[in-house]
Amino acid sequence: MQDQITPGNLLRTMRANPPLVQCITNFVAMNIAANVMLAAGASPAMVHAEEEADEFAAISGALTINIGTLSADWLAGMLKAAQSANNAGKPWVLDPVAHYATAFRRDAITRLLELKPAIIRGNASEIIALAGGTSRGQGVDSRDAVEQAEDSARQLAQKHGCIVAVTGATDFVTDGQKAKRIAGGSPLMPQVTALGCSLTCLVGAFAAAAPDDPFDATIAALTVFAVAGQQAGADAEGPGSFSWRFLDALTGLTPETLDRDARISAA
Ligand SMILES: Nc1ncnc2c1ncn2[C@@H]1O[C@H](COP(=O)(O)OP(=O)(O)OP(=O)(O)O)[C@@H](O)[C@H]1O
Ligand SMILES: Cc1ncsc1CCO
Ligand SMILES: [Mg+2]
Repeated sequence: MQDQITPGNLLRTMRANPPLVQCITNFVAMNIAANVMLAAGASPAMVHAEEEADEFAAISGALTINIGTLSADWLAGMLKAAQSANNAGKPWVLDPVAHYATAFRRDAITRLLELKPAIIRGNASEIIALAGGTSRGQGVDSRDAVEQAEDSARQLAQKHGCIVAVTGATDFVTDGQKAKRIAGGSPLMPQVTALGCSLTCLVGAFAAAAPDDPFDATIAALTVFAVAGQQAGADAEGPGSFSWRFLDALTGLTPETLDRDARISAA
């Protein structure tokens, strides 16, 4: 049982040796993402400067890159960090926030994709557009359903040889061949800014704990959010109380409860 690859066992492995994860995320997400990582049992470091991003990637268990509040100097740090993670054999995760919105973002995402992320995590609008489809997305929030992004996710995973996770009411994860759906969470989650960005960082933590198995690592991180989110949503009165309840639920989540309450199905 202990040796089976389940979200609970991967959570146990991750917490037993809290991975240092370099999170290059946006100004909105930095605080909540770091708190989410600590609550779940990982060790985040928000390090993005061009002068040090590559050096830091080499000593981290994994790297995550999110283009939410992009600028030229941050992009330079991102490109150096991704290259360094690749050289060091460390997985890196891409969060393509609103990559379709401007020419600057479209060019940045093309350059980042060339550096071969192990995992891409985005909302449905982002994943549809990244695969070249017509998405309804405008800004950072999704305006499409996950079901409509499933074919795009499979295409993207095949094209780039990576894992693709689409999040929303029910999440979808694929390596281009096999796929799983993860149910749970709460409708309050998209009402709290940057929870998706925080999840991208947590995917990095699980990828660091299981670098040879990015598919199951991604599923584990999404399942942690699904189960803790469902717990927090049960008693929350709105986004404010959801936020603190969610952090407490992450900390209190045991591997046993995670596996018991996981709602994962083949897709
Ligand atoms: N309607 C919903 N019901 C249940 N869970 C949801 C719902 N919408 C989103 N979630 C969950 O919220 C988390 C964040 O996913 P979401 O797709 O909202 O990310 P995002 O759009 O990238 O967010 P952000 O850009 O604000 O960081 C995931 O764990 C997802 O499963
Ligand atoms: C609101 C917002 N704006 C840029 S990034 C971000 C966080 C959610 O993606
Ligand atoms: Mg997002």
